[in-house]
Amino acid sequence: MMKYIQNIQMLNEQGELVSTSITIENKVIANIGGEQPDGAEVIDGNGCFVSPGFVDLHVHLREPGFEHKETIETGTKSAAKGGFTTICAMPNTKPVPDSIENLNLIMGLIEESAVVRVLPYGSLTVNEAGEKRTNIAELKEHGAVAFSDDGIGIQLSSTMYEQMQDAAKIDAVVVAHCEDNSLIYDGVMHEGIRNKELGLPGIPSICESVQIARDVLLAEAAGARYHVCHVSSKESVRAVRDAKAAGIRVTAEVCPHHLLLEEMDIPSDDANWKMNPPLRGKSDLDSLHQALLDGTIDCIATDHAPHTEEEKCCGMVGAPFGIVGFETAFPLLYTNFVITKKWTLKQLVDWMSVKPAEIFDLPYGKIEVGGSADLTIIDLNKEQTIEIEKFESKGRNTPFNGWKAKGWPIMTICGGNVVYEEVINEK
Ligand SMILES: NC(=O)N[C@@H](CC(=O)O)C(=O)O
Ligand SMILES: [Zn+2]
Repeated sequence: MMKYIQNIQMLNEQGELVSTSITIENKVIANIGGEQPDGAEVIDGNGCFVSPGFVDLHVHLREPGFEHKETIETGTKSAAKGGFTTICAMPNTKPVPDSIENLNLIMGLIEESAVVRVLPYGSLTVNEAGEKRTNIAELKEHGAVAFSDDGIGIQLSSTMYEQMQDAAKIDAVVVAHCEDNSLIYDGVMHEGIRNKELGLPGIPSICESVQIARDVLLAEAAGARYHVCHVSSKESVRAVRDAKAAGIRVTAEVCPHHLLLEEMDIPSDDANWKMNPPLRGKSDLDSLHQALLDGTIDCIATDHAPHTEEEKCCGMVGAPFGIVGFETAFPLLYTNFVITKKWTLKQLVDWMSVKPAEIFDLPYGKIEVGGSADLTIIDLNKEQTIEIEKFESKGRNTPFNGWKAKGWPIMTICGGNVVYEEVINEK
């Protein structure tokens, strides 16, 4: 089966948009810029932009165990609508992928109902309890993409160090949600100015940064590849920057919300603004932008974290941390940073496709002949208001409801299959 996408704009090496066509044969890109082959199904790109399908290293799909928040089906439909074709599912499910049996169970569910490519993490400790170490070599052999206890920081240095030593032996990446439990202080938002105005307990930046500082030294000693989740503070940026300068094998991600929002934007005690790590100060936000531009931070990850309306209804204390991210990431970043000329389109695409794929050595994230046909066609001129009622995700928990943005995916192709197509007047 062949598909021929005509009349689309693609980025060249120089970052300029050039008109071209793409031929897909079975699951791969067979030709770029060629003539229409006989018998191919023709897709008209209408002059829209085609990006490599986005790759997200940090997502929560909730199944198995928390299907009331999201399922693999709803989560991957949400990803497809947002233009993501490869997503890495964090292990805070029930059961946790801490054994071959549990990992196989999760991979079976993915096989049954995922509409985009889902690569599961294995956990670093049994049940993400931070105590007994998992057998990561075994989990890697059975399909775990990388290793993390996301949702919780690894408290014991020896546990982290020993897992890093094992990871180094098999060239696996250790991925860390950095949070020192003794420094959380029951906080629900950043310990800064706004939490005091709202009378809410704060989480200081050191809660994250001290654990990153520890981990980069452990990674150096173990010779391991280490990736830092959702960097949020300027001190954390400094720890990563210094580590990179010292030649330590560290990479880092930042979430769209930490680039777009800061603590003073939080309007009220509203749990749709509660996520971990929290929105920090303006100087932290500025430092995250600087870090992306100078390469200290390597990529953007959504940390898509759906929760129910009931859980998020009644103020920050007591509500779970997390916001959804798939269906708003590209338009928000494109509108606020590319249209405004802070970033180029090529930078944004690199941070959402090329770089994340490279961090995990994945053969995706690029448009090249012979490569997997993972493509996102985006109407860069289309303007639309973000409406939570229209989300494919079960999660409606976002602070961006009502925001206007341009640059909406209109078709997503994963492994040669159309997995999302805009329907006019949908819902
Ligand atoms: N980011 C969040 O605020 N929440 C995540 C866990 C995590 O990634 O920290 C979740 O699973 O809900
Ligand atoms: Zn996390």
